Amino acid sequence: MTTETTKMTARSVQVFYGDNHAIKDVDVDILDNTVTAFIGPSGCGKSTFLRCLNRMNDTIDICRVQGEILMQGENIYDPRVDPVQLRAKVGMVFQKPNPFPKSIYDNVAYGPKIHGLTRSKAELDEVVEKSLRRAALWAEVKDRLHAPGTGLSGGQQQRLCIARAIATNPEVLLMDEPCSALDPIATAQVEELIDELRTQFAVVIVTHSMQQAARVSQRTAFFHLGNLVEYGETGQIFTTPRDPRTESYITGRIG
Ligand SMILES: Nc1ncnc2c1ncn2[C@@H]1O[C@H](COP(=O)(O)OP(=O)(O)OP(=O)(O)O)[C@@H](O)[C@H]1O
Repeated sequence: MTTETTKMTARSVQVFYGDNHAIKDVDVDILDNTVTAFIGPSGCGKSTFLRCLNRMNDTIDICRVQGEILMQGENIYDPRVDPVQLRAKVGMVFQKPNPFPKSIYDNVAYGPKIHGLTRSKAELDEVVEKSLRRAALWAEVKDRLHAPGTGLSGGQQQRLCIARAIATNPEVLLMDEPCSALDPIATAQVEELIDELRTQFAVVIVTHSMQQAARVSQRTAFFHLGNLVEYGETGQIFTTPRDPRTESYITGRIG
């Protein structure tokens, strides 16, 4: 299943918040059909770097990004790239489930509608159903598609947000601690879903939980003080880390 095709290539990425140098010269390749986990102690820059991948940092006034992030040969920071179009190709799921105050159907239909991806109501219905199925939510909501998304349980809301993110058929799905607001059962469901999603997308997940990184990812990147210290196969990072800082973190001595 793993094709090892590179979906995104980051080179010499630096991020500054005013004078705070939050990401220092990071190079990373994001592979297709792979879950890549970003781990590291609080404040090391995991979320900042994740947000570079779909230009979510553009929304933070004091934030400056330097370097190159290539997707399909194009630098996503090129002035000709429309960040709204980019975010349809690089979808994002946040820590706290954040469905729109709309129906379940409209939450999922929103992206395809604004990007003009469907030509008829029947086609839109199909995209909504397919996205909800891929997000492992269809069976639970098919009889109440017009009920508010906010009426679902936390775990269902997070799967709805995943359905919304994949409805535009992205290349890459970014997840910023997607299970941190969920109970263990909902977490297990979302983790199972993440494994399923990688058959179709490149998935990048920020997690505080090393157990979660070990369970769901095939690649792991360890960040420390804004540096990407080590990046490699998850098994190798957790069993034979090459850098002493990685070893200290995974054995619980730092972080
Ligand atoms: N919106 C922001 N404005 C100013 N500084 C920020 C902002 N977001 C992050 N930072 C700073 O950038 C650095 C990296 O933070 P970031 O949130 O990316 O780390 P993190 O590894 O994701 O941390 P955590 O695990 O606690 O979420 C920190 O010094 C933080 O204070």
